Amino acid sequence: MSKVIVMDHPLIQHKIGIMRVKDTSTKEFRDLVSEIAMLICYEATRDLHLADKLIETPLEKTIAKEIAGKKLCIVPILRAGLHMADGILNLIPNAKVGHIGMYRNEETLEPVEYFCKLPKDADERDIFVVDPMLATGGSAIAAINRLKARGIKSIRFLCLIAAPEGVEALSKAHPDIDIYIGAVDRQLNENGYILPGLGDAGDRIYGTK
Ligand SMILES: O=P(O)(O)OC[C@H]1O[C@H](OP(=O)(O)OP(=O)(O)O)[C@H](O)[C@@H]1O
Ligand SMILES: O=c1cc[nH]c(=O)[nH]1
Ligand SMILES: [Mg+2]
Repeated sequence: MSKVIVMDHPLIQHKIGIMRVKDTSTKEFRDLVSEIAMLICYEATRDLHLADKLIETPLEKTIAKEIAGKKLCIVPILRAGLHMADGILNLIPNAKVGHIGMYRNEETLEPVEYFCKLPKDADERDIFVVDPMLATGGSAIAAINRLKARGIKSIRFLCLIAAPEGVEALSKAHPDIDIYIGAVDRQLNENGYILPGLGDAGDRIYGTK
């Protein structure tokens, strides 16, 4: 079964609270998406492997640590995932980035894929799929299906807000994927929106509504 890690860090909870407020500006909302993504990434990278490296400080030689093992690839689900990727790139500037374009059909809530571009060596990397919202789980499940069809095995999913329904669906469809979540909300409404949630993340990031 998936490991589900819900962030209890006060900074994350505080910042998510600001994002929920309907009058938070587009700019502030966008900045918060990338800041919170950075904080969640800090937790999601806790088990990265380290190797020893001989270095020279201004005073003497010593053994320092450097990140070793598989390289990372961030895969934002467009549109809303893009600003999470930007935040994570501040921490891991050498990560490669793949993109999966996906939108929900407003009536059926089924995901519709419209774009997919991944690095050639994606199957040799640890993949972080990022999307602020996990609602029904349909978009995340479809995106991860796509990655697995490319032979990719090491995948984590990072989101800011999840509905319990989405967490259950994703962990059932992909029990091998660990899920990192900023906050788990109460439920979905009849239109597939998360309650209390923050509205449509893509529209709030880009000011399209
Ligand atoms: O779990 P689900 O029920 O699939 O819903 C979550 C999806 O909905 C939102 O994207 P949206 O379709 O609004 O596209 P956008 O990012 O272009 O706004 C969100 O960013 C997720 O991708
Ligand atoms: O509450 C929701 C559900 C899906 N997508 C969003 O952006 N928000
Ligand atoms: Mg949207």
